[in-house]
Parts: sequence; C-alpha cells; structure tokens
Amino acid sequence: MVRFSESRFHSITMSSHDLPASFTGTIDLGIIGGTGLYKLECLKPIAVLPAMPTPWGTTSSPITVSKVVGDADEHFHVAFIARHGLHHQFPPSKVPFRANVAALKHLKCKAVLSFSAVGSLQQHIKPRDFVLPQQIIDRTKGIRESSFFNDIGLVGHVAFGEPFSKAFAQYIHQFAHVIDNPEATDACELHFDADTTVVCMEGPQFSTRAESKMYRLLGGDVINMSVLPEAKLARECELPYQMVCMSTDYDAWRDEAAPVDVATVVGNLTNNGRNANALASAIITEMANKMPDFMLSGDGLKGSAKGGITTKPHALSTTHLEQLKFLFPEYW
Ligand SMILES: CSC[C@H]1O[C@H](OP(=O)(O)O)[C@H](O)[C@@H]1O
Ligand SMILES: Nc1ncnc2[nH]cnc12
Repeated sequence: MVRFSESRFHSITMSSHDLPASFTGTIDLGIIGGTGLYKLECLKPIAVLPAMPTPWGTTSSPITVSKVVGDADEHFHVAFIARHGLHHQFPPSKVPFRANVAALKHLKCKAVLSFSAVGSLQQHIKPRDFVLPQQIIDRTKGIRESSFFNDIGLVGHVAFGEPFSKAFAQYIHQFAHVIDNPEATDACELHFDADTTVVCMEGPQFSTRAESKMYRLLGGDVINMSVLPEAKLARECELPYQMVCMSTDYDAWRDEAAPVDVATVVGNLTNNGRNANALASAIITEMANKMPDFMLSGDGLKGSAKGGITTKPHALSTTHLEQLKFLFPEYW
C-alpha cells in the first residue's frame, strides 16, 4: 500500500528550478491558477514541491511555495497550483481536482483563492470584467469525482447552500479599484452580490446557443468548466474558498454576435492576467500585513466535515482513516 507520510514531502532535494523541492515552514494561502494564469508576479518562489502524490492521485502541477514580494517579515507563504498543469495538459473534465485540493489542505493552507476564465451570461458583465460569484448551478455530467467522502465505508455530507466564502469575497471586493482596462472607455468592474451565480458545464465544447439562453433563464451570470468539483472539495476540507471569475466572452446567447470560440477567450487573457496580478498582489500584500479574521477563525467551517461524516468511527477501514488523516490530522 502506498503511504502518504509527511516524510516523503520533506526530503531535501533541489527542484529543476534550483529551488528546494521541500518546505517545512507554514503555508497560509493556497492559490489555484486557471487558464492563462500560471504564476503571479507578487510572489517570490522559495521552493518548488514536485507534483504531490495524495490518496486521490497526483496534483496537476508542481506546487510553488512563495513569499510575498515586499513583505519585510517574510512570514506569509503562498502555495500555487496550476489547475490545468504547467503546459495546460489537463482538460476540465480530467483535472485532478481531489489531489489539488487535498494537497493544499495537507499543506495547511488557511484559505483557497481560485482564478477562472469565464463566459458572461449577462450584458452588464463585459469581457474583461471580474466577478465574485456566491452561487453555483451544476451542469457537469457526473463524470468528475466530486467528493472525498463517497466510498462504501466512508459516508459524509457537508452543507453547500452557500458554496463560497462571503467573508473572503468581501475582503477581495475592497480592492475592486485595482482592475483596469486601458483599451476601453468603460471602466473594468468587479461584480459582487449575494445572488451572483456561476454555471459550471462539463465541456470541453462550449455551449449551444439554446443552452446559453437556458442558463440565463436559470439565473446564471457567468459560465465556466472548473468551479465544480473544486468548490465542493474545498468545503469538504473546511477550507474557505472564493473563485475570482475573469470574463473573456459573451458565450453564445447573443444572436447578433458569433458564439464564443477559443480565439475570443485568448484575446482577453492578457488584460485579465494583468488584472489578476494586480488584484492578487493587493489581496496577498494586505493578508501578509494582517491575517484576515476568516483565515484565523476558519470562517465558521471548523468541525463541519468531522460532524458531517456519518459512518461510525469503529467501522472506518485503515485506508479511509489514512485518507482522513491526510486531510484532517487534527481529528483522526
Ligand atoms: C479556454 S476557455 C474554457 C476553459 O477556461 C476556463 O478554465 P479555468 O477555469 O481553469 O480558467 C473554463 O473553466 C474552461 O476550462
Ligand atoms: N463561454 C465559456 N463557457 C465555458 N467556459 C468558459 N471559459 C471562458 N469562457 C467560457
């Protein structure tokens, strides 16, 4: 049996970047970068952990551990994973979501900030605007493993009525002014309210016009292929989670315009990447200055997964106990 003990992550070898391949300090924030976002300029890498094996497979990329540029104390650390791999080799249905989230939890991140390129389902959300969704509509097709607790012998149910961290979204929203679109007269906006909804489709093909119109009728504001199961898994790990959605296109609902294609998405990635860097820099610099309450307190999620596991403790197998220990050494 493969064992996932601490020691296998702590051997001192050097990575291909001449940075240590292990890290023994504390990690505060986990970041999952999406399409077009493979690193952040405000981070100064200090270690590159090779793609991490977990009980649910291996992460989609090495995990870059960084300090924050300009943080004199150098005490705040960030772990960064590229969702689709460093070469964008994992299509949305095949991203090892469980390994990615499990690794960030195992590293003891206190929250996860995720970035995603999305289509807009609303006229007022322009390409290049950013959105902090607070709700999700699931249009994936059941082919993604979406739980850590869904085996015969390990049953768990966690609340998901409010799938994102409102406190985290509010924290991010204070930096709305840093995003910008120099090529347009209309200001770039960071949209955020309690009902803002992201639709998660399976892909990899984009939606038909009929589907796109249906998502608008359902209340969708933006659409991507990545927020699920990522958000569910973060919740199962008791990790405060917020996705920053970066609009790249108007999807397919506008009859007068051509439906979305990759060229349209790519055309907006440069500006979105610049804004993601500006926003992340503002957020992380402030976090390093003073850790926000939702990270210190756990945002009301502490104990929720433990309480949600309904299988009797004496009935848990060694394998399931090992999996639980990987995520929650404090409980099991
Ligand atoms: C290249 S457009 C479709 C692709 O972009 C988004 O990826 P990510 O969320 O990782 O930025 C979307 O979810 C799709 O996977
Ligand atoms: N229109 C769209 N549909 C799904 N995922 C997307 N990512 C970026 N644009 C998208």
